[in-house]
Amino acid sequence: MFPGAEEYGVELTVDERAVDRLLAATPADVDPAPALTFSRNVFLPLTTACRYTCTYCTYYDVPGQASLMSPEEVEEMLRMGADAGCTEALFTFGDKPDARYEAIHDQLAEWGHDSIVDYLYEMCELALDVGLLPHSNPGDLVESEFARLREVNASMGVMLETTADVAAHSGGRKKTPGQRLNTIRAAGETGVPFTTGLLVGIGETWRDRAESLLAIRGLHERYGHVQEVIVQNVVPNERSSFERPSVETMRRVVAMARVALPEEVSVQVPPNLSPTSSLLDCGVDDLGGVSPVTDDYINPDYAWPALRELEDLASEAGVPLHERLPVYERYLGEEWVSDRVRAAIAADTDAGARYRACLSDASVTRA
Ligand SMILES: O=c1nc2n(C[C@H](O)[C@H](O)[C@H](O)CO)c3cc(O)ccc3cc-2c(=O)[nH]1
Ligand SMILES: C[C@H]1O[C@@H](n2cnc3c(N)ncnc32)[C@H](O)[C@@H]1O
Ligand code: MET
Ligand code: SF4
Repeated sequence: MFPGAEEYGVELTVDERAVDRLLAATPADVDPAPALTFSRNVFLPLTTACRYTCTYCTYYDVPGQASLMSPEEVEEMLRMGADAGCTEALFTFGDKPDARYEAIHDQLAEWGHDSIVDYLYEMCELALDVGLLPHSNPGDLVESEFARLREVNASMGVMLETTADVAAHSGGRKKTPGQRLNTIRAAGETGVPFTTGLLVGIGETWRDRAESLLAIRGLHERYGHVQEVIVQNVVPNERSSFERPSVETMRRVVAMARVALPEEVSVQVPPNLSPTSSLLDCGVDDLGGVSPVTDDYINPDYAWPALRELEDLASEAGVPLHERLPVYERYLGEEWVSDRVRAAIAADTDAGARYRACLSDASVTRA
């Protein structure tokens, strides 16, 4: 059992033989992917205030400096994204900031919202109106929150990070493996196409990496909702002294992920943080959301590569590069995506045409 898992009722037992199999996996065991995909997004950091204090993170604010993006600021960025041909509005921000900061709570109340999730819902509606498909990664949520947000999101996500109880997750309120697993479970229970992943190099062991991947596989086997798994290396910053994992380490974790996960689940590495070209033969098939207009606000020192560089990566690997939507095509049926989001994709509008241009078979949603 993982730390805290019992408390949340996520019953996942560790299969020792499966762990051993994964620990033996190497890049030689996997076939390179036949194609690479990416999505074009605009990044909306609604707030840098956060109830947690992960020591690897430079994103969260020190107390007293916390603020919220206003609806006007959000709308301006959304329009910029839609004008630049993006399809995805990526909402990523501090976890439940209103639970820790009165100033955030009061600002939300002034704008007519009883929680950050309520504000997020309205900003997702705005994104759909402007012509972008929301993918929200707001941190730990419970089932009722997913049930509501799925109406206005094409897909959602939260990084598992690790199933290990690492010192990097510190503070009065902190990420726990049990709560992360419960978040991924709740997304499955409510039928939300989901992105999760590992953060590599935060104090976890090789065995922890194998167990983390098996936990994700276990939840996917139960619900079928995991569309992709991100294998992200920690990047050092002024707040902490984590060492960047070596290329060899990343190659082995990516291969492990490919061996651990069923074929339909994509393995993603972020091209601005990883030695991507050295990972492509280890089973990577997705480069994630890449923004032509906004910074990576979580790791602002690492600029997004231009589309041209993604094309170079793909041609170096000898495979085609395809632009995809934030929701993978196999989830476009009504059991996964709300009528409202499906209608946006099928609509006879500029945005609808932009979305459908990313589908391999445009008739899927027109029918
Ligand atoms: O630009 C980023 N995108 C991140 N993404 C976005 C991702 O690249 C795309 O939005 C998805 O592939 C959906 O298209 C995340 C999405 C999640 O659901 C969970 C975690 C992440 C982490 C990052 C990240 O650190 N930087
Ligand atoms: C959105 C995701 O960003 C990741 N994240 C947070 N801080 C860092 C860092 N220093 N390096 C790499 N990834 C980081 C976490 O995995 C989080 O879930
Ligand atoms: C900025 S980190 C991404 C969203 C959330 N705070 C999490 O850690 O899951
Ligand atoms: S990684 Fe996310 S949860 Fe952790 S401190 Fe940063 S913003 Fe908060």
